[in-house]
Amino acid sequence: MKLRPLRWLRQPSAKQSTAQKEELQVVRNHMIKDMQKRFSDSPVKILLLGTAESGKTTIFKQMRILHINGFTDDERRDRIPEIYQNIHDSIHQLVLQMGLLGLDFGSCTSERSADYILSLPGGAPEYMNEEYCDHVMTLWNDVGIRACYDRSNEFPLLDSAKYRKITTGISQITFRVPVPKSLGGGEQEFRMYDVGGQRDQRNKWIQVFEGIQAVLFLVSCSEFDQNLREDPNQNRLEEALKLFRRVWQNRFLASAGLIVFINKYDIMERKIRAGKHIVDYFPEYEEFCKRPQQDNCFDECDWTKMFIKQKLVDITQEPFKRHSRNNSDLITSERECYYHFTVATDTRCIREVFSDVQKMILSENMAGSGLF
Ligand SMILES: Nc1nc2c(ncn2[C@@H]2O[C@H](COP(=O)(O)OP(=O)(O)OP(=O)(O)O)[C@@H](O)[C@H]2O)c(=O)[nH]1
Ligand SMILES: [Mg+2]
Repeated sequence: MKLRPLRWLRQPSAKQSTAQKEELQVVRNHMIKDMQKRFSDSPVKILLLGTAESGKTTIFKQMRILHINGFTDDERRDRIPEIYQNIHDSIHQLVLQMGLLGLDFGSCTSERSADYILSLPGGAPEYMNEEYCDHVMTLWNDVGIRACYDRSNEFPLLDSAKYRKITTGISQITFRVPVPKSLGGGEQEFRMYDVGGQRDQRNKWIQVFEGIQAVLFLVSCSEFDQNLREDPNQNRLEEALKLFRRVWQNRFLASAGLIVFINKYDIMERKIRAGKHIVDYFPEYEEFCKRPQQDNCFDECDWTKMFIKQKLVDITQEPFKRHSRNNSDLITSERECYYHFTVATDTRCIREVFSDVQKMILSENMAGSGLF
């Protein structure tokens, strides 16, 4: 399936009379309804792909919040100890790193709070009492701790990884979404698959390639200054680009639409405002910025976003080898790829983006039927 935006929906020609146009519109509406009914009987299968921590499971959970009933109170309550432990381990780690990085606390009060945190036994307190919370807040507002946090790409700060559930199997959810009237109305069933993104998980992906109509590929644009957990010598963004190339060129996914979520741009913006520059990791960025001013490029955050997007676009234009039975041809895919900048943790952002994705998939289904 090649995805195309909705603008290609064919409009009646200017040469037709008003009566002809109206008649055509009625026929067209009937056909759309009919087609939509046929499609809604079988689920549209969407596969989430991307490197570890790119945000796949977060999108998966957002679908549950947006289109199923979200999470029960018990499920929410079950996460409280993990959140406490997460806060505790993060602040503990930052306090320890202060010494290792040779940083000073901003005040004696913060030093006392640091001693308090270090004096506690390993685990987080079962209840976060006022004294504990005050110490954590004092530390979090300390200039030294903030400087340490800004250098957290140099050491494995929790970054919610330890208590985040790394995906190791394959999960699926099915949900129904209302279809816009312009696309026939009614409801469409979607089935979404979530897989693990770490290197040792990727050999399982092929199990779900069959019948996939759209791949949502997630790239974390904030990870330009970080290396992989599973290979400390490999830059994470480089790894994501390599993986994207393999997915784009994968012959089993050749008929699936490809939509890229350039994710975590909130973290990326925070990093850049804290003084990080992608050019220190991708020197070709300097040349990229010499291009004529692009629309919507006002500051370094915008340029960084555009630079990462361009890297992905370049990959989709590379010729590659497609092996057939007797020979291997050098081809360039004519498929289009669509890009969205996302913050997967922001339900509102994902609601909007997914609505666009849904419309694209559905209108493409109809285009494939020859209706348009
Ligand atoms: N601030 C911010 N955090 C995000 C965003 N997307 C994901 N995260 C966080 O990043 C962490 C990793 O996200 P996951 O959804 O678990 O990543 P994953 O791709 O499923 O990772 P694997 O299961 O290991 O393949 C989680 O703590 C998320 O809450 C985002 O756009 N912004
Ligand atoms: Mg996951």
